[in-house]
Amino acid sequence: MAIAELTPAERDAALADLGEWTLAREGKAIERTFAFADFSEAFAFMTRVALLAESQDHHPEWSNVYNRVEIALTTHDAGGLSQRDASMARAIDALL
Ligand SMILES: C[C@H](O)[C@H](O)[C@H]1CNC2=NC(N)=NC(=O)C2=N1
Repeated sequence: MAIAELTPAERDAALADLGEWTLAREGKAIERTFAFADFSEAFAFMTRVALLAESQDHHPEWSNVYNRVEIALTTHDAGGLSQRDASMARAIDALL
């Protein structure tokens, strides 16, 4: 289902709200890197994000190396950032 890409003003407002997330891919995505004590902690976090992604029907692009998890959020259906990325980022931050 189609969803609107954020305007530059909406994007800046969302980013101001999301201190740790940075703009990437020429404004088409936001990214954040998380560091945990060890792999087990990192993977437990990923499991919780996965459940969140399913419940919001919005899925991260991510990678994991040992205790680090890199997450990028973008909305393919919008061709860039949408409100779904902002709410997903907030929900991920709330897991910490
Ligand atoms: C059909 C399904 O609802 C869509 O493909 C959803 C699923 N998860 C998604 N995840 C992300 N990150 N972007 C999307 O546009 C997207 N679309």
